Amino acid sequence: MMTRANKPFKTHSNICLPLMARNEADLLVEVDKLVNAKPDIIEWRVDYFDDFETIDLMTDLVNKITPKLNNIPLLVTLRTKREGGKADISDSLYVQLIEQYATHLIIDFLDIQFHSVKNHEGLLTLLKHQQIILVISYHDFTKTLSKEEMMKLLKEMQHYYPSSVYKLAQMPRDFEDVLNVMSVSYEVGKEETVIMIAMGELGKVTRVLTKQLNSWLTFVSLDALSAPGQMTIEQAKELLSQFK
Ligand SMILES: O=C1C[C@@](O)(C(=O)O)C[C@@H](O)[C@@H]1O
Repeated sequence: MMTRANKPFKTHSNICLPLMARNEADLLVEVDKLVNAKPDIIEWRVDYFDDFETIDLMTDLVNKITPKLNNIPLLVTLRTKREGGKADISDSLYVQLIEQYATHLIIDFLDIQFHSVKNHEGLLTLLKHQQIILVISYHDFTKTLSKEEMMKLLKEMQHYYPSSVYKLAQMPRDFEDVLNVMSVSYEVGKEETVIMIAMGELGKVTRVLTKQLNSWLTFVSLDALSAPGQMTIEQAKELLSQFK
């Protein structure tokens, strides 16, 4: 997998920092802070941004922050309330915004919530013609699917969105849930690019053993967490170097 700047990605242990500013002034300051911390990818969580529905402004801002990124690839994520994010919008508005982001924003990655788009033919066709790498995602902040359900979901994701990154972030209720996430990550990650996260304290190990679990990327924090269980970027760099 290559970035827009034609730089190949590491096959595992990539580190991603989230950008969670509410307005343009904060966004521009935060980008510099994140770039200084040297992550492999920056995720702009646009659901934290007040004006994520204003496409002209979003396009403008991507163009403004891109030169500041030092070639660090940008992932854009619009996380809806139903999947644990801030955007309180319907699935149809979600699809509409994703279509507009995919058409107008010059970015490396776009997160697509699988259950909010499912088999939306129009979107599928449009995305096929874009150069963006898709991160097909599923989140549950209350529980974890069984191993069989996870395998089935990942298969379905691959069917509709081949050659993408597949991400499952779920809350474990006990360590057996964590083991199931790890086992699916290890198996499916041999063939596909996956990010398999068990959230919270219980699941932290899934954010550290990314190489062993064939998991492509780990989400970390600088100041504010974008999900429970994230480590700071310094902790992640240290721990990933211990478990390489
Ligand atoms: O999907 C994910 C994973 C995540 O929820 C986590 O658990 O680290 C953090 C989010 O910012 C990101 O979009």
